Amino acid sequence: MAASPSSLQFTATPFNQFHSKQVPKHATKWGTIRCSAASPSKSYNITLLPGDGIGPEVISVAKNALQLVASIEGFEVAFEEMPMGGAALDAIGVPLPAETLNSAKKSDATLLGAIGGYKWDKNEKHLKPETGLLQLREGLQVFANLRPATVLPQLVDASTLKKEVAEGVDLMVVRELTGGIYFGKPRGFSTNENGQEIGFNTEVYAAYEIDRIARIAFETARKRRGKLCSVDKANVLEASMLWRKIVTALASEYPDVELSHMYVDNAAMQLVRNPKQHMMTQSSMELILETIIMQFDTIVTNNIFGDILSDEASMITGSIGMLPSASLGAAGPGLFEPIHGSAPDIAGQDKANPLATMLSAAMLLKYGLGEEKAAQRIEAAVLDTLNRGFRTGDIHSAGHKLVGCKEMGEEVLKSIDSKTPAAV
Ligand SMILES: NC(=O)c1ccc[n+]([C@@H]2O[C@H](COP(=O)([O-])OP(=O)(O)OC[C@H]3O[C@@H](n4cnc5c(N)ncnc54)[C@H](O)[C@@H]3O)[C@@H](O)[C@H]2O)c1
Ligand SMILES: CC(C)[C@H](C(=O)O)[C@@H](O)C(=O)O
Repeated sequence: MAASPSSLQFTATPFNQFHSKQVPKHATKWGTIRCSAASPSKSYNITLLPGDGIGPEVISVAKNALQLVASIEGFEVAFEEMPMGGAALDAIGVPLPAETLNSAKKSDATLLGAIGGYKWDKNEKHLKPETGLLQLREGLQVFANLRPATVLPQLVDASTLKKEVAEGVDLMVVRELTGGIYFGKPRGFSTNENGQEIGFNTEVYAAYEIDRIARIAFETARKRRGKLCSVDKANVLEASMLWRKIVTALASEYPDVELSHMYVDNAAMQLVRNPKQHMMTQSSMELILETIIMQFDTIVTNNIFGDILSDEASMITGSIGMLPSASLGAAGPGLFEPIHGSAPDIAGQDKANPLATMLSAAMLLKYGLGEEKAAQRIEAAVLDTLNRGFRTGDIHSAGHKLVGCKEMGEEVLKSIDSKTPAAV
C-alpha cells in the first residue's frame, strides 16, 4: 500500500454520518457552528483523564497536540483534568468519582490515558481501577468501540510478523462495549455443592444490543471495502447463537456488504496466519498476477472477544502503543482512549509511545467534535514524524532515532507546525 496520510484517516468509518444523524446534541452543535459565520470562535470542553502508569505521560503529549491544532484551525479547547482509576482511589477512595463522570457527561468529549497498576491489583472488585473504567463506559453509554489497526508502511519492520504478511493490513474492529460478560448478571463468588469456592460470570446479550452494534458495523464496512466478518462462538455459546442470528438477519438490509462469520478461535489464528488473502490469477498476457484481497476488513464482535482480538491485531501493526480507539453511543459525548493499558513496567521512565493517544485525540477531533481538518493535521504529523525516523522503543528498529515519550511528542508538534493546510 502506498504511504499516504489518508491511510491513517480511518476513512472507512461512517461515524460522522452516523453521529450527525443520530446524535441530537452533536447535530445541534455542529449545525450552530456551521451556521455561525458572525462568530468564528468555537470552543469545546474536553475532559482529560490521565489515570495511572504511563497515562499522565501520554495525555500530556496529546493535550499539547490538541491545543496546537486548535489554535491553527481557529477554535478553542478548554480542558478539565479529573481523577480516574488508581489515582482517584488514592485521592478520593473510589475509581470513578461522581465529579469525574459528571465532567465527562457535560463535556464535548473525553480523552483517557490508561488506568490500573500493581498497587491496586488485589483490591476488591468495586475498588479496582478497571471497575471505574467499566462504570465510565456504562455511564456514558458508549456501546460502540471502534479500534482501527492499520499497518503503516513506515512500521512494517516493527511488526513481529513477516513483512509479506503484515504489509497493507488495514482492519477495523468494531467491539461491543457495554454488554456481554463484562456486565452480565448473575456474577460473583460463591461455593458449590462440594463446598468449593467458585467465581462466575454471565455472557448475556439482548437482541437490541446486537442489532445496534451490528448496524454500526455494517455501516462501517459499507464505507470501507464492503467486507464484514462477524466473530462469535456460535458453536458453543447461546449468546453467540443469538448474535449470529441477528447479524445474519440484518444482512439483507446491506446487500452491498459481504458478510461472513468466523468462530473466535479460528479468527485469532487467521489474524496472525493470514490477515490478507493472496490469490493467484492469470492475466490475458499469460502473466501470473498476485491479487491481495483482505481476509479481514471490518470485524464485529462482542465485548470480550473484541478486547482480545484488538490487542492481537495491534501486534500486526507493530505495537500496542500505536492503536487508538473511539467509543461512541447513540447520543452524548464520546470517550477516546488508546487501547493499551497503564504499562506499569515502563511507567515514569519516559519510554511510552504516545502515538496511540495522539491518534485517539485525532479520533476525538473527528468523531467527537467534527473537526476533521484538525484531526488530519495530527494524523499527517504522526506519519511525518515516523517518516523523519523518530521511534520510541516499542517500534524501534535499526537505522531509526530512538526517542522517549516527550521527545516523540515534541517531534509530532514540530510536524504539526511545519505542515501547511494544503499539505494536510
Ligand atoms: N484502557 C485501559 O486503561 C487499560 C487497558 C488495558 C489494560 N489496562 C490495565 O493496565 C495495567 C497493565 O496491563 P497490561 O500489562 O496487561 O497491559 P498494558 O497494555 O499496560 O501493557 C502490555 C505491554 O505493552 C507495553 N505497552 C503498553 N502501552 C505501551 C506504549 N504506549 N508504549 C510502549 N509500550 C507499551 C507495556 O510496556 C507492556 O509490556 C493493568 O492494570 C490493566 O488492567 C488498562
Ligand atoms: C482495563 C480493562 C477493563 C479494559 C477492557 O477489558 O475493556 C482494557 O483491556 C481495554 O481494552 O480497554
